[in-house]
Amino acid sequence: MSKLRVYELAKELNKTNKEMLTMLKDKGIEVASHMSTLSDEQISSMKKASAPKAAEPVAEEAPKKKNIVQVFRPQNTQNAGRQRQGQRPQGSGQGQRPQGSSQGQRPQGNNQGQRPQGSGQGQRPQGSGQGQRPQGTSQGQRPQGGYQGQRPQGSSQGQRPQGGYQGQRPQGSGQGQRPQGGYQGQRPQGSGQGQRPQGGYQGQRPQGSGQGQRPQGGYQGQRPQGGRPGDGRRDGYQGNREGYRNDSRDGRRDDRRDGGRDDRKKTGPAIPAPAITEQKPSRTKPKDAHKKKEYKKDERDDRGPKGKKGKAPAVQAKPVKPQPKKEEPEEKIKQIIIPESLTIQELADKMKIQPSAIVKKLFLQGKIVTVNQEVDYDAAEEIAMEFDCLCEKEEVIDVIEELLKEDEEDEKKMKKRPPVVCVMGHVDHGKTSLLDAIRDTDVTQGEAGGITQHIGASVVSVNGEKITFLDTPGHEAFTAMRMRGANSTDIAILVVAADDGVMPQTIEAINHAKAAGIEIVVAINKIDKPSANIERVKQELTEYELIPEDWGGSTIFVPVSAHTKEGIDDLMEMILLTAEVMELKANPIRRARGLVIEAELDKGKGPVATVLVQKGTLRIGDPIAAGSAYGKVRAMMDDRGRRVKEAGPSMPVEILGLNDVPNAGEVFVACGNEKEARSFAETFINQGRVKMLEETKSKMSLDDLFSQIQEGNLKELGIIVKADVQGSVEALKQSLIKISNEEVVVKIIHGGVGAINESDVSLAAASNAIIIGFNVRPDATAKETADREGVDMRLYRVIYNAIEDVEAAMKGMLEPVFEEKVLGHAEVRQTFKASGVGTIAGSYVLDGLFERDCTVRVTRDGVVIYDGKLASLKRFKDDVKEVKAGYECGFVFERFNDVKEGDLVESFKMVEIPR
Ligand SMILES: Nc1nc2c(ncn2[C@@H]2O[C@H](COP(=O)(O)OP(=O)(O)OP(=O)(O)O)[C@@H](O)[C@H]2O)c(=O)[nH]1
Repeated sequence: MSKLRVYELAKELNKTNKEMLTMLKDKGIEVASHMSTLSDEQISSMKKASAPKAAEPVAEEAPKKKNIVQVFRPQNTQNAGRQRQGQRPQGSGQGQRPQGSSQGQRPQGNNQGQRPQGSGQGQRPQGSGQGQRPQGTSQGQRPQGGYQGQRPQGSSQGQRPQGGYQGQRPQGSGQGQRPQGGYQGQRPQGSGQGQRPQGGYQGQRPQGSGQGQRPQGGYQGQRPQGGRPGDGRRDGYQGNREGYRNDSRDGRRDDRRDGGRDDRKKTGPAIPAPAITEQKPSRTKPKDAHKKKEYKKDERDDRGPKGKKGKAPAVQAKPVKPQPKKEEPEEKIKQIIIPESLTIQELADKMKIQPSAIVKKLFLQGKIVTVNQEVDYDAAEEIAMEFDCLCEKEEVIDVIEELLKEDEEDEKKMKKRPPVVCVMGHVDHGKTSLLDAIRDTDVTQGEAGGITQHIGASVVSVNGEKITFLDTPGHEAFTAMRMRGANSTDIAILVVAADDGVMPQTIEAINHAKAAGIEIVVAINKIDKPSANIERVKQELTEYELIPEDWGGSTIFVPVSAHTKEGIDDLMEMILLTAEVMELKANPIRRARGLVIEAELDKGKGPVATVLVQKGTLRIGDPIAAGSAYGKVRAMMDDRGRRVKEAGPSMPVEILGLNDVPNAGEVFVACGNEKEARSFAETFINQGRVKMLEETKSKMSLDDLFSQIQEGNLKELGIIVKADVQGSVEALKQSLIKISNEEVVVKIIHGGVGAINESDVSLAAASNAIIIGFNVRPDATAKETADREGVDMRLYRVIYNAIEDVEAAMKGMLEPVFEEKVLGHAEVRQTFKASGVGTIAGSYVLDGLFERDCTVRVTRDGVVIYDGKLASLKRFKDDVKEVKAGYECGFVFERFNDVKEGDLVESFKMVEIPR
């Protein structure tokens, strides 16, 4: 059961904190402060003590206007516009119906209804969008999600950082085909819901459980009904705020808005316990239900008049007693909405306090911060708590996500479409060979470094049915693309070499496929090899929940040989079978939409993009937008280079006519006209800029930031990446960024397709960056400028090497770690004075050795009397390089002559410890 804090109960009962504390004391309940929590028994005992008047008004008005309650919902503020779209201008009823009407009952927005706190969701337009969207976009549209629901692997969804998938969601091809639509979990918006334990969606998604883990969820729970509600009221009640504030819960909100004014005036005894109601959403006991009703009634009472702009008699307005403002300053619990990261100054502004107050407080806790220091949400929340301020994360609306949102498709228009398949697996397990065997072509030759460099796609016909294969690259460097490949795909063939078994990238591939909710068909390759061990592979894969059907599992395993072609037919058959079970469908009669698989700049043709149509039909002349590029389809080629006039669902085509090279993985959409396409692309460009700015902003926790700054060792390695195709640019970028470590941050300051030109070099010179060219060369001027400016420009044909080199360079950049290595010891047996030289210490090397340039330490009776360089090392009269144990020698120390017989000399060297 939820607990209340003293101040909350005080508000609820219209007491000042002081009064409440006194009452508690009288009752013998020990509390430390107004922030202390009370148990249920304590709460009810206190309520009883102050109840009599509160009870009456409650009982009568209960059933009336539930919808007023919704005004509490925070979304109303932030999403006001959105909510309106969603049929309910005031977001009626949403937050407050604890009974929460299950979704089924109220398709338009029931989600919200389920969340009694009314906080979170509403604020997030996206989150709420699910419930609100009349189209019911939410579930049905996202195929992967839905799909997952059916599959055991689906569970992984819950664990995934939903945010990460934002970009990918749009691909959600074949939307609406899978009504379960568990995919929500993957979407950022979905996540919003997940945070709220009560979220109606959870019930629908078995996997969704993971989401409950998110911290905000818990946080919301603690939050007293909070100011959020006040927001809602703002919509409808602004004019009446004064009276409104009488409602204790609003007080906080009002505080915030009014700059901490003390609004918490007593409303009189008539207000029962609003706070309780909101805080105990899960209560089912009749008693509580009753309370809730009471509360609502009161809410209605309170707001009724105001909400209706003063029409009804304001029952409660009368008992308002002007309260001496100074009495309860401690009572103010502010509520603020803050972004993912902000500066101390900004945080202070939000809390309406002086930034110095934060600095001081943190200083007293031993943390030194400056006002301009950026802190992340968690740190900010912690700080805010210190000032009795509750935080809520600002919801970032993904404009692109919104732009790509689609209505659900009409089931009747859906037609069967070919499956889209990708091949994944560890390096050299035979992905390319298998694809070649399938396509009966030979792509393996001519590849640099054995890495599949270019993403392409092809269509294979098997028994009159088509299968679309995407060439997904195999090396780790292509993780990013593989992810995209995974999302554009229905089925992944996991290639595992029968002689090698499960390897790191096999596991990685499994994880990616599972995360994206893709069906996995295992191809155990190289069975022609004598060392092949099919059973071992099966055994190893069981660890990753890939259990063969003959072992009682549900994963299809097909032993194949790319060399002898054995099993290839079986594999194709299994893919078709899997596809059939998946009932892959798409509506071919609509504007096309799909994914950019690969794009490059062709000297003659201009930007060329290989796209996979996922829905609808793409035709020559169609205006399209793909990420930041747009144009009109001028020409289309199929996978065999034949010109085609149109491309339907699951068909890959190369298109000409875009004004720019779009990024691989980007969604393309056919638009009504070119103007529409252009504005679409512009939105992407703008959003991309915003994102880039956000990404470059370093996000460190307060602690990290502090220690980093203190040590002053935060370094940055700027890199400019140029490659022949966009896919390689992306792959390199991803891999390079990953090399970042605690001391050196790799920052890709620019990436692009094409030769390294002068502007790249000048950018590198200006930002002290290096240039990495992959399969490209610098043009003449660029080379000249680079030589002149001393810009480091490196050219590669294999991605591995580029990454390796950068890694090495970074090691050089890291602060070297030195360790003292003792070389040997010697004893001074006799000393001589030589004019112009100083004292020569005739010594005997006891152990180890002495080198000419070594450092020495002279100790006398255990005390170090000299620590420094050896000026000379001689044997007899000659300078020598080194003297070993058992030999006599003469030392002269740099600027030290006070050496005596019997002194011990230790030689040592500082050696760099490799990282
Ligand atoms: N004996 C045998 N060798 C195979 C088979 N399939 C692939 N190979 C060999 O295994 C090696 C790697 O094959 P690839 O197809 O290049 O492997 P890959 O997984 O695409 O490799 P990357 O693109 O580097 O990730 C090549 O030497 C192939 O000839 C097979 O079925 N039997």
